[in-house]
Amino acid sequence: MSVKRVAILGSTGSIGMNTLEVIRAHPERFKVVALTAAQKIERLAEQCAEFKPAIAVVADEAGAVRLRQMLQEKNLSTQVLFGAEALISAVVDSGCDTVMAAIVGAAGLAPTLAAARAGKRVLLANKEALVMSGDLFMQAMLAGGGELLPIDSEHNAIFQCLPNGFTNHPQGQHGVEELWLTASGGPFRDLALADLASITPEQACAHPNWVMGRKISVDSATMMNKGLEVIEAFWLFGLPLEKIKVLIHPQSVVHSMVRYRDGSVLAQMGQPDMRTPIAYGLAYPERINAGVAPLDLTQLAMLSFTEPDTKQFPCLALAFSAAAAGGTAPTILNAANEIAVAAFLDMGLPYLQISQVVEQVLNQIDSAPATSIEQILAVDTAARLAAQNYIRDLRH
Ligand SMILES: NC(=O)C1=CN([C@@H]2O[C@H](COP(=O)(O)OP(=O)(O)OC[C@H]3O[C@@H](n4cnc5c(N)ncnc54)[C@H](OP(=O)(O)O)[C@@H]3O)[C@@H](O)[C@H]2O)C=CC1
Ligand SMILES: CC(=O)[C@@H](O)[C@H](O)COP(=O)(O)O
Ligand SMILES: [Mn+2]
Repeated sequence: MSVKRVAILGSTGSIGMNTLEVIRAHPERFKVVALTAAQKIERLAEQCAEFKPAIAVVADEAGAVRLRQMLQEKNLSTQVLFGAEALISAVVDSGCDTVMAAIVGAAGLAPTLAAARAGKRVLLANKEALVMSGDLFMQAMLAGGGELLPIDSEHNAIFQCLPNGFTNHPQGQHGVEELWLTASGGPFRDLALADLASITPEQACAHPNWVMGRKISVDSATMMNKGLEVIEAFWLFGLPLEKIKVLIHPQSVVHSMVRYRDGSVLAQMGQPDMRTPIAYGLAYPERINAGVAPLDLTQLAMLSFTEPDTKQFPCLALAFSAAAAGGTAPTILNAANEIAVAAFLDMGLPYLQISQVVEQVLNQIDSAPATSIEQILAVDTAARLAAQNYIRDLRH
């Protein structure tokens, strides 16, 4: 068994720490060669002390100075770099063969793309990168000759329910009729929109089943997360949009399903614990112990499935329409959502205005065919600016 050399983009976050937990249990299989963070320097220093990567990356020079000092005190020889370009070094200069892409948001696009181009095994948690750049990212993956394994729990479930290697095949191959993405419905599943006017960030981040970072937790509450996941599934699995369905499944035990032509429906089930898809991606095609408790079906009262009401979840409706519009519309959707969620979390933007911001920006900026990464990044910047301006106007 050869040891896999792993770079973790976003090692201080929820996915990053779960990845390190799986790796910690299998030192004979995995060697961490690069770790990256933005603000959590102490946590990164502890991770460096334990896993001794060749490279550690932080967001800015001040963070790098602090980290270097901490590592010096521990007599560690990890090279400390900073900034957006250094994230690419963590992928291309660390000698890794596997990259866990777990930076949240658009900041993850450039290093994840670098991993795709360099032919790495890409463990894709960062859905925003694929939503922003869909076709171009998949083309980069293909050209690089690496391997793309979905880590997002629904996509990992679908991957497990499809014949080996089925990603982005033409419609109808292997008898696949539909993909069913399950959604918990988030903390406000049973509330009407009118009841959500004074929702706080703490309430929105209190996901009923999963422990995750703040941005994705808010996306789960608005169901923008599921909208992003529909677009993610479209690019990963190559089925037409109308064959990708969403089902509210409050128990989060069935992580998604594939319906086949012959009447079979294959589901992947498990505890709501990201260590399962992470371990699957790290060891693929082998199966290793993820440290997750076995699922006891006798302890489950029931499993239920219903269709979502898009009036109750306007962000889901906006994502469906951006997905249908195609081109740069998902880039615009994602950028506006990132700005709106950050404003909700940190600047007091009312919860119900998250969808208003996204709708306004989608109406304001025309979508166009996506032609290059440079164009995608320019559209992302323009949509962020439009969202910021709209939020500023709302506040005055
Ligand atoms: N959490 C989950 O269970 C799931 C997450 N995902 C996806 O995985 C990704 C990560 O999610 P999650 O782990 O929850 O997020 P977290 O917020 O917990 O972690 C985000 C990580 O990204 C780093 N980071 C944030 N901003 C930047 C930046 N501008 N430049 C470089 N690094 C940055 C953070 O550094 P620091 O902490 O040091 O500031 C942290 O390491 C998201 O795209 C999410 O949608 C998908 C499915 C499930
Ligand atoms: C764990 C994971 O993959 C998240 O994306 C999760 O799906 C969020 O839960 P929701 O189904 O509430 O969006
Ligand atoms: Mn998911």
